Amino acid sequence: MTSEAVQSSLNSPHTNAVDTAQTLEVTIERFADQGRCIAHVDGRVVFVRFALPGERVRISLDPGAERKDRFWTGEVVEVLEASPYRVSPAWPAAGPVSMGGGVGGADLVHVNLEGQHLWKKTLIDEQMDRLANVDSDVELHAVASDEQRGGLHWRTRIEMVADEAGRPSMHQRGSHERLAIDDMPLATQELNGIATQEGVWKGGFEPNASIRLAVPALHGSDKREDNFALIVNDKLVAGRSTLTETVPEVQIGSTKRTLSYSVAADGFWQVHRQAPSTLVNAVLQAAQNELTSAPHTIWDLYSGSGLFTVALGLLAGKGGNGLFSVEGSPVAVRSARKNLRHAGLEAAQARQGMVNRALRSIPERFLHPNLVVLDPPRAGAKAQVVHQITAAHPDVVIYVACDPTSLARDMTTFIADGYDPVDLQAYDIYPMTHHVETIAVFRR
Ligand SMILES: C[S@@+](CC[C@H](N)C(=O)[O-])C[C@H]1O[C@@H](n2cnc3c(N)ncnc32)[C@H](O)[C@@H]1O
Repeated sequence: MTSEAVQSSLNSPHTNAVDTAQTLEVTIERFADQGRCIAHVDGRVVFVRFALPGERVRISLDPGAERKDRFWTGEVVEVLEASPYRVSPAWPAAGPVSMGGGVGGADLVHVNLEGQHLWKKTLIDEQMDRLANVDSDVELHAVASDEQRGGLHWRTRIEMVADEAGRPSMHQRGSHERLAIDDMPLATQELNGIATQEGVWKGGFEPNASIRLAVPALHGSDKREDNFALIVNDKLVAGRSTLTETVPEVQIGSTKRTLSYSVAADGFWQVHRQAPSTLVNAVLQAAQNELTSAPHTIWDLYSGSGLFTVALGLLAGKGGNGLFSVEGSPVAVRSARKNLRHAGLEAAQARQGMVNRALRSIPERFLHPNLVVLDPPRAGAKAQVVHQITAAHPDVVIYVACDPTSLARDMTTFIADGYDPVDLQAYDIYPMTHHVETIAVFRR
């Protein structure tokens, strides 16, 4: 039956509800956001999970679809004509529900890495064009060794929930069920090893307990010892509460350095084992490429535990004089201050507070930055903060974004305030998922 024929039988004149027990055969047209692709049924958009453009697939619509809806959502149940980018999921539990999957966290698990990169690049370029009116041809950089690991084994942090039987589990999409798991293919082998060592996969947790495990990647001569944290219901049960994170091969001017950070086990840290060095080097490189004089006054906004702050301070020299960071989380700011002291950057000021408020009372010596770096959460910085930044007239702004849509929206504000986007690079630090990191550089 074609989608049109099925559709007319779905559209019962007596009820608004759509019979979602029936499946539909559709052609997938293009990539969309959140790991979904677009098809049409009877003129209506359907966002389809586990699909790829050009494919002919059979889908089931998500329960609750109604004829009055502007769009529907659904999931592939059978692939009739496959895209060359399709692979069978390396982590079946994260695949389609009808194929034994349903846990979240890897919505591109049906796509090879080349197809994942194409998907992310396409969406970034489309968002820049559609929302910021910028003609973009972003370069997407893969992290070295992800290819070798097939896009798996990159997470240094995982979160799970205990099921009714006390086993680690993840929620199944579209149901109240949880699927027990005894391995996490996206996590590093070291993390899975510590989980086994600590008996995590054996279960025995209180039902519904939250389970978090953070295991820093080891580099060079690092030793594991107890450098990990198992946190259950927000309480440390094994390992330690302050972790040491090593960031190797950071290019500061003409020297490569290994940086060491103290990070609260329950605080923010980039999740991919190579994200810290990849992003720090990208930010430092952009700063050196774009600044016409040495950085003298630098703001690092949404600075977390000081990942960029320390590296930028070392690049600028002068013991951190001229370095001003802002971060909302008190725990992260404590780590940042420790990291700045440890790096000999005592003259820096790491302010705790909301960025929009902190920028209303900037100490005199930081009033005229020539460089601003910002790494806001998914929602972006928003217009007020962008105006506060541009009002300080920095020569260069480096915007690290985990959501290209928010970046594109903030880009319109930067452009309206007289800042040109001069470089855009993307980094695939979240393989197997639709997430991607984008770094935009603006110049006045
Ligand atoms: C994407 S993280 C970046 C952290 C850091 N740059 C790094 O790479 O490790 C965003 C940070 O912004 C902080 N944050 C979120 N909203 C904030 C706000 N309105 N004001 C200050 N900090 C905020 C979060 O606590 C988090 O540490």
